[in-house]
Amino acid sequence: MASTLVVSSPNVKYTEDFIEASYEYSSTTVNRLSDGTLKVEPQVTSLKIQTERKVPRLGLMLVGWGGNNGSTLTAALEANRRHLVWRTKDGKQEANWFGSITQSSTILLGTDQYGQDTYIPMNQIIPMVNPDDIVIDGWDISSMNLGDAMKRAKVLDVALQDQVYKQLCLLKPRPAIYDPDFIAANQSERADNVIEGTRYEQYQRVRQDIRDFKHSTGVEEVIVLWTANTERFCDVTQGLNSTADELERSVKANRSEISPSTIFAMASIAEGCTYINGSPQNTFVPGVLELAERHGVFIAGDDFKSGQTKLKSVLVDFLVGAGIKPVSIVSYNHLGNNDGYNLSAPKQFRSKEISKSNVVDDMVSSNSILYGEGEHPDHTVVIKYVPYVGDSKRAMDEYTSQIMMGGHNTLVIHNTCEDSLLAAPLILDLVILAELCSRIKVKKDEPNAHFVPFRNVLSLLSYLCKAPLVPHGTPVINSLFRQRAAIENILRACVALPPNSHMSLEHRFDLENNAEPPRKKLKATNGITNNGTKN
Ligand SMILES: NC(=O)c1ccc[n+]([C@@H]2O[C@H](COP(=O)([O-])OP(=O)(O)OC[C@H]3O[C@@H](n4cnc5c(N)ncnc54)[C@H](O)[C@@H]3O)[C@@H](O)[C@H]2O)c1
Ligand SMILES: O=P([O-])([O-])O[C@@H]1[C@@H](O)[C@H](O)[C@@H](O)[C@H](O)[C@@H]1O
Repeated sequence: MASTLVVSSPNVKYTEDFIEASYEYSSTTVNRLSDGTLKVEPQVTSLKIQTERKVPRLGLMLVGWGGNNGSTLTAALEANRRHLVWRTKDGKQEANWFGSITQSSTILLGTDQYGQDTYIPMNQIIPMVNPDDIVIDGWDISSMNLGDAMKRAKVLDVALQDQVYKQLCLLKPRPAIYDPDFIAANQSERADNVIEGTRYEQYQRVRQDIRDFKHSTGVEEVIVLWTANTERFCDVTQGLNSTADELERSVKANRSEISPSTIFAMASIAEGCTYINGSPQNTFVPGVLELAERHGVFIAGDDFKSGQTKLKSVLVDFLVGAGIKPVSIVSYNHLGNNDGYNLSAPKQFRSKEISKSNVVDDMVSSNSILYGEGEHPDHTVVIKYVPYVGDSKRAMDEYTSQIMMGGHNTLVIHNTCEDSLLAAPLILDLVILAELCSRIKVKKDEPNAHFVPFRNVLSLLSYLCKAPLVPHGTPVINSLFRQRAAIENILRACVALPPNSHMSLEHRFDLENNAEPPRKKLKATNGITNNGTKN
């Protein structure tokens, strides 16, 4: 989608192919000295940021396409593309992308001539893929076509389903890699659409599928995204998957501990396709990380941050930032969709429990006034499968915090939602932002400096993930505000706009008034008199 914003500045140039920005990047380095003092040094680095303006024709291949998320996203793409309207008991409903930050959120640009804040849609600051132009395909161990899969999911209004059913029935998932050792045994009843053969033969078939998709549709870029069932964690051991070479040898040797999701990731990387993991399992074993690095391919994940955990990464940030000490966090939910059915198995639940539990770590460790070394809140995650409620997840959270003088504050939250209507827009954002990152390059404004791409682990997508995958040695940030600010300010930097500091000094000081301020008459004071009144 062409952006409509044009920044008027000597620091940004719009050529036919690029937006070229000169940007002063400010940061602060801190050195903790041996005596415990902190040596703080503000840094300013002059950068050049180059964004390709041409948006490619984008293909999206979903692993688990026929699931609740995959079928809901596919229906939503069709409904938005056709601007569908349908009747509900509350009146007319129009197709929309609520829950997508690229489609339904705005960015604060600045202050207009009347002193009012001015916002623009996030997708208008620099060119992004238009969802209407995305070509979708994918794999599923269930052969059900997307129209019937949408019905099976029971997520969308029937009046909407009826308007897209015919088109979605034409979409059939490609056979997928099925290994009953990695997902719950209860999923076997769906598995009628699998790629037979060894792991290496499955790997080659997935690569061929990607090439077929590219060739048959003419898409210029393909992103592969896992929205299939949560797998158990796989072992990570020397000789199996701790390096790229080990991993490739293990697949050729048909080693059973190589998971379907890791094979999909390997095939995507080998075909030069960004791979995104929307589930909590450890797809990105060290061998995959090395392969992605070797091929210069983006990877991102893990586990969509859609509801209970997203709220947690806001609430705990607010509490700790307010100097209030969360001491007990209990997150319970029940749901009745197939995801919940798969998660009713202990090993698959454990994968999810891990990704839902680590989300408070960075916020807790940010405040040593509240938390001593190694101290953290009690934190429990419970997920129960209750078929009747289907995709309508019921989440109940209790946050107990210490406030001053031994007081306590307890927040109890009840949150009901169609889980897939929270996740589908996140899938869209993951794909659109990942594609955008592929068109942004940065270099230092120095002679002989070269433009470099984002590192291949796309930590910028952490806003959309429960368990952010970050480049080795860099911090894991779960605070939703910090994650969103990173996206917003990088988009601003691409058009040479400074980060939003919200300092608003122009509103807090009359900087245009150069008149000598009136001298304050000093009052003789002797403090508080004995009857407590000030004189
Ligand atoms: N709000 C959310 O819905 C949400 C949030 C965070 C994470 N997730 C994760 O997203 C994933 C999908 O969620 P869902 O609600 O769509 O689940 P779902 O069970 O409805 O869909 C998963 C699909 O994957 C298919 N599948 C299973 N193994 C496969 C394989 N090896 N290859 C290809 N297809 C395979 C299944 O047949 C099914 O159609 C789950 O892992 C879930 O934990 C969902
Ligand atoms: O995103 P979130 O609401 O914290 O977490 C959700 C869990 O609460 C839910 O039980 C599970 O089925 C979804 O896959 C998702 O992971």
